[in-house]
Amino acid sequence: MPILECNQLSKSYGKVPALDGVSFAIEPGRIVGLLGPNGSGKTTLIKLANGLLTPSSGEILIDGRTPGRETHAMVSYLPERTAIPTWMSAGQLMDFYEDFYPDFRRQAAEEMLHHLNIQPKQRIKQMSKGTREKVQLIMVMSRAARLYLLDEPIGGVDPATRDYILSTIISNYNPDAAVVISTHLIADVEKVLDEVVFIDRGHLVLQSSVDQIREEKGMSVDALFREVFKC
Ligand SMILES: Nc1ncnc2c1ncn2[C@@H]1O[C@H](COP(=O)(O)OP(=O)(O)OP(=O)(O)O)[C@@H](O)[C@H]1O
Repeated sequence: MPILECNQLSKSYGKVPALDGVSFAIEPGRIVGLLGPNGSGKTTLIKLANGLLTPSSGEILIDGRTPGRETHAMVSYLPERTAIPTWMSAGQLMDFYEDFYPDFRRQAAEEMLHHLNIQPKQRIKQMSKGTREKVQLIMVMSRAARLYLLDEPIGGVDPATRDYILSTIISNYNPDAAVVISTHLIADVEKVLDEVVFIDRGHLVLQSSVDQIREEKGMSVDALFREVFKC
């Protein structure tokens, strides 16, 4: 069974259609790039998957279920804008995650913080924007979830660290889990992707494996994206 499935999913904000009849499925174990220009509906789709919004019509299912309490236990979500309590230190944030999420793997989080030279005693508010992003991503990826939904995870992270984050933090997860990454940094991210979903103005344009794009079109995902969405 797919871990995430959309059937004719539509969502409008008042009269503004954000998603219009989108259908696709994501199988467990896949790392999927959710890609599209600004305003194409990526954040809306991720919020629907989390039950923060409800569909106007159609459905979105997590492991066959409507998003709700049961699915929250299996989904780990990094929002586009997070409101973590900045007075906390990274260590206190780990305490918080440990209390809140039974699947939080503290040791994994501690190791990743250590590798990135982030001191557990440092307060979030004293950290740079990129460091805060790293801490949040580490917390989210340290849950033993079945589905990770990452909305623009590495925008503020310097390019040298992005590779470490992608190869270690995003790839180093339960192989049965799926990861959905919404990002504009396609060239950086595509090396870890198995699959891509392109959306444009609320419509699904393409779902393909990355290997297929490379073999059949002889292109990188970044090059294909630029061609499909050329202004
Ligand atoms: N709260 C809201 N009220 C009204 N319209 C909204 C709201 N949130 C999003 N929209 C509209 O829905 C559409 C999709 O927005 P969404 O944020 O899902 O796009 P996105 O692909 O995540 O964009 P970006 O890449 O810029 O983050 C846009 O036209 C946007 O203006």
